[in-house]
Amino acid sequence: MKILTCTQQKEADAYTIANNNILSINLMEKAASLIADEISKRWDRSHRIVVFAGAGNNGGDALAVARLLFSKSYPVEIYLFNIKGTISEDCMTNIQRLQQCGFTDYHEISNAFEPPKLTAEDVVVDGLFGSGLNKPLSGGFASVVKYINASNAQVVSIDLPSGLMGEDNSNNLRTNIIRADLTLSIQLPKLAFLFPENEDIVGEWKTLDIGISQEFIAQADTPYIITEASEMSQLIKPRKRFAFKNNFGHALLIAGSSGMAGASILAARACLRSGVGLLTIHTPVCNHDILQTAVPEAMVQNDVHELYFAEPVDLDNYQAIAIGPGIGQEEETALATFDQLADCYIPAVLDADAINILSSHRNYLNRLPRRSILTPHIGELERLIGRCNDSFDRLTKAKELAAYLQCYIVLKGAYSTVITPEGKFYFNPTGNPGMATGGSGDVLTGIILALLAQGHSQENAARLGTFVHGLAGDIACRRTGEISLTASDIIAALPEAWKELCETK
Ligand SMILES: NC(=O)C1=CN([C@@H]2O[C@H](COP(=O)(O)OP(=O)(O)OC[C@H]3O[C@@H](n4cnc5c(N)ncnc54)[C@H](OP(=O)(O)O)[C@@H]3O)[C@@H](O)[C@H]2O)[C@@H](O)CC1
Ligand SMILES: Nc1ncnc2c1ncn2[C@@H]1O[C@H](COP(=O)(O)OP(=O)(O)O)[C@@H](O)[C@H]1O
Ligand SMILES: [K+]
Repeated sequence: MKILTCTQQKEADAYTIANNNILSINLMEKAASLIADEISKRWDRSHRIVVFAGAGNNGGDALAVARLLFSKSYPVEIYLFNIKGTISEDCMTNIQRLQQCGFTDYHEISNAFEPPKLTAEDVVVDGLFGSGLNKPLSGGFASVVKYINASNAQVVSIDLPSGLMGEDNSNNLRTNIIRADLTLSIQLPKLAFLFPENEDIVGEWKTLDIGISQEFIAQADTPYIITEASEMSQLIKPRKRFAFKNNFGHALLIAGSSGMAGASILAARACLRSGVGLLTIHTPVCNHDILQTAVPEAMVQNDVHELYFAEPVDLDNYQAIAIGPGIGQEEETALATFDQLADCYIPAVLDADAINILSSHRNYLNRLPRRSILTPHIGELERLIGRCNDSFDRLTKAKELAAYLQCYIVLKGAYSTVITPEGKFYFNPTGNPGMATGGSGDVLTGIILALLAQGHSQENAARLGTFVHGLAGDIACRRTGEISLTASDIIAALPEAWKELCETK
């Protein structure tokens, strides 16, 4: 699913009106009827609906919602803020329609405003500003926003919480943005919904299909895409009847150190559960027996060192390599890592300490093989690119790094993002907060390694691996709940995740 900018959304509205034989006012009515349905599904007529409308089309939507709920016998009150004295055409039509249906609890504010008392039982419909917001809110609008935010009322925002910019909020004032419980986004989500710092502003979000031109969306140029299951299932290659293990690649996993055998076990098990033909784990001597016992399907190759990775491996027999989980950051390990990468001609995933080692030896960054996949969480990424002001800033800097290194970055977290060297951002919709637990990332590394070894491109391996990792996390979470979920539970759910994805059309 594409994410369009607010400017593109306006163009999409105009294109739909011009090409799909629909009037602007009818598109608004369609949006309003879906919003009113959603509200009446969640709140019954015992709740008063208090509508705050602006003078643009977001306000127009809100007025139409008010009329539709009024016609369903909800108690409705409207406050329309007409400060400049200009009301959009469709908003004006909706004022007239309200009058025609005998609605009277309507207050137009052009100056001083006596706000209504709001209680926890009230539902506020926020239609002050939508995709037409062109600067942060201030003055009277900021006061209204603060008033609504200070109340206990439930807040439903139309299209996006008023005051929130769709993409970049670095110059915004958070106190002047509506904090919604539910955001009903027209047609597609906005980029800002995917950022952790906006969770309390956006609340739960849902998209409403109002019939915006699919033709427009298909040709719209955007770097922001939310990955979909149907697209990922098409990447899975059916196994041939006469297939044998060499068809699925031999993967090399360099992982573990003294006290960190677990990371190598988790990555190895996930790799084996993701279809790899053969797996060799290269690990220090101290982990040999542990791995042989914990992961009998894998071959174990000892490093020269008793406690940590110290000598690079000949790559001739392997189709892909992953390096990093639990390797530690000894100087010898750092040097071995760089030697390993310097001659690396097979697809590579770098995780955890391999990324930290890069951060502390920045002069080696240029040695990173092109098209490598880095899988940092926010902390690991910021060690590489420096502290970021917010998520938009972080994505922008990560994109610059991906382009500079010609690498793929999988920025992990909720909506893990695969950032390509070409500057595309693929947001992953699967996964849950139960996965925020030690070892989850090692599982992801193992999955991506398996996919690379099986011949998937780096971009597909990163996207498919991230998707199935989250899907397995969701399946596991249904069994264990978020609190008890462990990385091993994610691995245990991988068979069902792969099966479910294979069966997705
Ligand atoms: N048929 C359609 O097109 C459909 C549209 N739809 C709906 O329309 C919404 C977009 O409507 P919109 O374009 O009218 O913009 P909207 O967000 O209402 O505000 C614009 C007004 O705000 C003003 N303004 C901006 N910033 C400001 C600030 N900081 N402080 C004060 N004022 C500020 C700005 O004035 P300006 O500064 O430009 O003079 C302008 O007057 C969209 O989100 C969706 O809900 C859906 O129904 C689908 C069909
Ligand atoms: N709130 C969340 N929603 C979805 N996925 C999450 C969430 N928190 C963590 N995850 C996923 O869990 C994994 C955690 O990885 P990481 O932070 O590297 O853990 P570790 O280093 O302990 O293995 C990542 O793949 C991340 O996307
Ligand atoms: K709004």
